[in-house]
Amino acid sequence: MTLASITNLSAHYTAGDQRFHALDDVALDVRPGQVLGVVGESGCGKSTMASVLSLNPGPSLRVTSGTLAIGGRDVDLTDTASHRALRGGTVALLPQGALNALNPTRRVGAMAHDILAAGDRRITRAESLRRTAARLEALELPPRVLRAYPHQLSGGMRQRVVTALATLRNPRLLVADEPSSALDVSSQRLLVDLLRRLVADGLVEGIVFITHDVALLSELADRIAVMYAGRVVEEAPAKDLVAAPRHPYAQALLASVLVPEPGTRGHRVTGIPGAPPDLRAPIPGCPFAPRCAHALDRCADERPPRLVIGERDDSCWRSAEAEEAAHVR
Ligand SMILES: Nc1ncnc2c1ncn2[C@@H]1O[C@H](COP(=O)(O)OP(=O)(O)OP(=O)(O)O)[C@@H](O)[C@H]1O
Repeated sequence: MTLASITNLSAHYTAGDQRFHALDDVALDVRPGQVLGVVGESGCGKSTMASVLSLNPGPSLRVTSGTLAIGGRDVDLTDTASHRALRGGTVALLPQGALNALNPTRRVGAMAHDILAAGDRRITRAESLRRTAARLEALELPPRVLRAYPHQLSGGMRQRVVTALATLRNPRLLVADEPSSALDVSSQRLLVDLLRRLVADGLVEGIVFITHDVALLSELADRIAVMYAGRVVEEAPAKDLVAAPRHPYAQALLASVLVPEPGTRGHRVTGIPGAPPDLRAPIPGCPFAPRCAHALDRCADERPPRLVIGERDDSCWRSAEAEEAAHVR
């Protein structure tokens, strides 16, 4: 069963006469009650994915194909004019940097009223304050927060307020774009607990959590999708992916970080040799092929198929050929 299904998502940025192919035929499923983690190196397309999924792509980004199936309807991701009505209510964004996400000149209650009024123009101020107070209480924030300006709140409280505001209209899907990157370790832990609770309490039906931090995802996510050069190269239950990644890029990524899992502590941390590809030219084969120690001849110019086996999938010619050999035998 899926809560949200993204299919065939491709998008590019235009800068002068250059195109940067930031997303290339991405497919992802978010299951109800789950957190899907999306991880990859800088520049692999994570923020672009967050902006498209939260129905808020920037002006220089052109989505050329893609559908988001959510709540029994198919949203055409290329048709940005139709997205406004769904933003905040069906899909909401938990942005990077809690401080920047809040208007320093407005009280929390006033910001909350604007958000609720965007979904229901007839809502009274008394009703929006009542609903906001209930949500603040659910997130263990004191009532005084309603009347506070952002600078009057501690860092941890601000993060909670941003989370409360992002989920005020009970979106089905919350898209979190590196919300933890500027936080210290204990604030990160609080955020992880908070997001888990949002799902457990049904305040949101599912979360896509985008980050470069695999270790954090291993604690937070139910499933993890690994992105490389605008593609999802592997997706699997978090525990399986951390314990035994299949795609060579996922293996290299996991080998380059310390993940707090039994058995992985003390492993030597290795970097990934080489650099990610230039996204200006479309890549016919596997984008990781030039850096891959296991590359076959066909990897350079034939796009690997997405192989789904049970709860996992990956897009690698070695997996595809091993699967084919197993069936021939
Ligand atoms: N406005 C833009 N114009 C041109 N290219 C862009 C623009 N924004 C992003 N890109 C390119 O698109 C690709 C994907 O960028 P994106 O920001 O989505 O990656 P990311 O994985 O979120 O990286 P980071 O972790 O550094 O934020 C990168 O190669 C980047 O250089």
